[in-house]
Amino acid sequence: MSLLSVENLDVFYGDFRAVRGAHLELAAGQTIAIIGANGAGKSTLLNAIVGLSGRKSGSIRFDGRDIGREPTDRIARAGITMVPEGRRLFGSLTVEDNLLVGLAAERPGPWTLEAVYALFPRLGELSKMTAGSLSGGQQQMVSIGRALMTNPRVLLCDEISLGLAPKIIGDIYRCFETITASGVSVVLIEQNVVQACAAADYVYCMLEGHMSLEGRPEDLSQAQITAAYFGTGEALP
Ligand SMILES: Nc1ncnc2c1ncn2[C@@H]1O[C@H](COP(=O)(O)OP(=O)(O)OP(=O)(O)O)[C@@H](O)[C@H]1O
Repeated sequence: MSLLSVENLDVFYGDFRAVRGAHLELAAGQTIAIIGANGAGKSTLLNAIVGLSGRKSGSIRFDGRDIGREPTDRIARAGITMVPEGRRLFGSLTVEDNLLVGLAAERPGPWTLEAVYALFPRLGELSKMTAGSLSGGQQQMVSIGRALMTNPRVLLCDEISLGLAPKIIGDIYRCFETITASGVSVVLIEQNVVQACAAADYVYCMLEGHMSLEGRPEDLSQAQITAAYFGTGEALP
């Protein structure tokens, strides 16, 4: 059974339907990626899962329970946490205080300050610095660390590689091996197709609000992905 399941989801901004009949399935222990161009609806879909979108219809189930109408704080306490696009840190607070924000979810588990510092040793060295004074890569580590401090069952990551140098992206993605080994299931939103296919067990491509292609990375050709990503030609096998 899926841990997280989205079926026939529509999400609206006013009259505009930004997500159209979208679906996804995430099994326990799995990493899936959602790829797609700017404006495809990826962030809107993630926001809908955590209860941050406006009007929506369809089904969102987590661990067998309908969470489609639950408020964000209850969804977080149930174990779904987002690493938001743009990191959204408290720039004037220290690294450590930003990480401690994750305790608000009141979920016990393996992810403590010590565990986050073991995952990202540089953050331990910078723990008393303000988050606003860090580099982009270091801030992304704080954002991921803060999400881990909630001890999530599902981690939703919105474009964590955006604006970062390839070496930093590689360093951050390597940490996901430890994160998934701790039992966390992961949904990655990525514009970086190569990175998404390398990190995920299963990939969905979104185009104009709907899923235009899906499959295991090894089963998808470059031509199919390009067609599904840009809306050119025949994408579906
Ligand atoms: N607050 C909003 N009000 C109205 N329309 C919005 C709003 N946020 C997003 N949209 C529109 O909804 C559509 C989907 O946007 P969304 O941000 O979900 O796409 P995305 O795939 O995450 O793209 P990006 O990579 O740029 O974040 C786009 O057409 C966008 O312009």
